[in-house]
Amino acid sequence: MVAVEPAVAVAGLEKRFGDVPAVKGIEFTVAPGEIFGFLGPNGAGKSTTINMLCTLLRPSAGTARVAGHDVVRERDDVRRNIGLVFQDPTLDGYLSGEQNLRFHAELYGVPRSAVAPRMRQVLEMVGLWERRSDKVLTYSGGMKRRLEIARGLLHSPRVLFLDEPTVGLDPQTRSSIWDYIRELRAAEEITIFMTTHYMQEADCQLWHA
Ligand SMILES: Nc1ncnc2c1ncn2[C@@H]1O[C@H](COP(=O)(O)OP(=O)(O)OP(=O)(O)O)[C@@H](O)[C@H]1O
Repeated sequence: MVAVEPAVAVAGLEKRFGDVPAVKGIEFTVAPGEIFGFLGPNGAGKSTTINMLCTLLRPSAGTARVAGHDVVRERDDVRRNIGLVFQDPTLDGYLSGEQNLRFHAELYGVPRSAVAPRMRQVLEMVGLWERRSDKVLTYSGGMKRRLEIARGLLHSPRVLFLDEPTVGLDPQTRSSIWDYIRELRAAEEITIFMTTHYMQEADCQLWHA
């Protein structure tokens, strides 16, 4: 039997900022299709780790492979295969939901003929298809987060990184975001790597930094 390559494989991964050891030699693997919750107290190095996995920060030591590619030597391959939903919103409020997604599709070079059907699919998945023509500044906090998730999925990534996907949302909206995340995994065979403080809700494999 051929061994399945992990979606994320980290070995001896370290990051120092001057004298500050932000990440101290961590190891873990995430299997394809898994929902992986990355936990730790404030300052434990979660954001630094996620930034290294997304190729935004270069590790000081160790290795990390994402979707089968090395985060340092095969940076572009990693980038093509991942979606990002970070805490700081990066949507343009003066554009509609649909326009925000179109802009992202161009950035990622999604083939023109694939954009419209894929956009409909991801907007329906997060329940925003009916609101697609409204400006994002008229959306609620939960709707904005759902639009960010839809955008992170638009280019069909193999691994989706979510940094605190439900922070600042009310319990009902949090629970509906978890429903979307679980549905997503079933529908897209995607691997989900997330940081969260809500471990009871997350219902996933957990790893403590
Ligand atoms: N650019 C940087 N320069 C210097 N030190 C940094 C930098 N980024 C992070 N650190 C330090 O690295 C350590 C880990 O920070 P990091 O943001 O990764 O933690 P975290 O687990 O994500 O925390 P939180 O839950 O508060 O977001 C902290 O001591 C932080 O001060």
